[in-house]
Amino acid sequence: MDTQVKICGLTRAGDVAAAEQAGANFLGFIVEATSSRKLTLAEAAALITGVKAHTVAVTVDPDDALVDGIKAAGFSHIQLHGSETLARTAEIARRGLIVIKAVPVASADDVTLATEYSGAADLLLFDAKAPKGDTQRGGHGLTFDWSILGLAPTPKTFILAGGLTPHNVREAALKTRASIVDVASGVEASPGIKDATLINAFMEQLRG
Ligand SMILES: O=C(O)c1ccccc1NCC(=O)[C@H](O)[C@H](O)COP(=O)(O)O
Repeated sequence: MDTQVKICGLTRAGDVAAAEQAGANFLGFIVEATSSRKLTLAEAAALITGVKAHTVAVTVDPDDALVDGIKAAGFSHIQLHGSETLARTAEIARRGLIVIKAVPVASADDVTLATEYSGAADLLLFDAKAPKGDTQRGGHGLTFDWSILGLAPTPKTFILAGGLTPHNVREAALKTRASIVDVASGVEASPGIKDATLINAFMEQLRG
């Protein structure tokens, strides 16, 4: 299976090395957001030095200064995990980063609405909705009903996120035909602290 992998919420150099060694294609770092995996931009920038995989700065409603700082720091991608409008998403894309727009999914309508972003963002990431009252916008380790993705047209290339683990990633990739799968909690010992054994198991289970 040639599904690509994004490992998200990295906070330590050793975990970055383990993810790269395991063959992850995208490495994600949470910057300037309400997150238990939060890094400053400077901390995240230090972690991507020498990294060959695509590097993704994950943000929530970033302002122009943060977007430009992310570009200057050398990230290839920016992930928008907030309430960015279509116009704002397009504006951010014009600032020169590859844009991933995250979309919380609970119904086919969410998928239909999300596809409106296809023209503005380079990639869509379908994730589970945050639990009510939780201010953290992602990384909850919750799955959503993958069959919803079959109820509305999805772009040919998209990222599947939300509660993926070594145990369910192969089934998820087969059922949704996602081009890229994204994991944070499922390869962690605790928020932001990855477990190399789980990272390797995730890759092995996906590859079958
Ligand atoms: O992971 C976070 O802490 C986070 C905080 C704020 C916005 C986004 C965040 N994560 C985004 C991701 O790409 C996660 O990998 C995705 O939500 C899946 O997480 P999980 O269900 O834990 O695998």
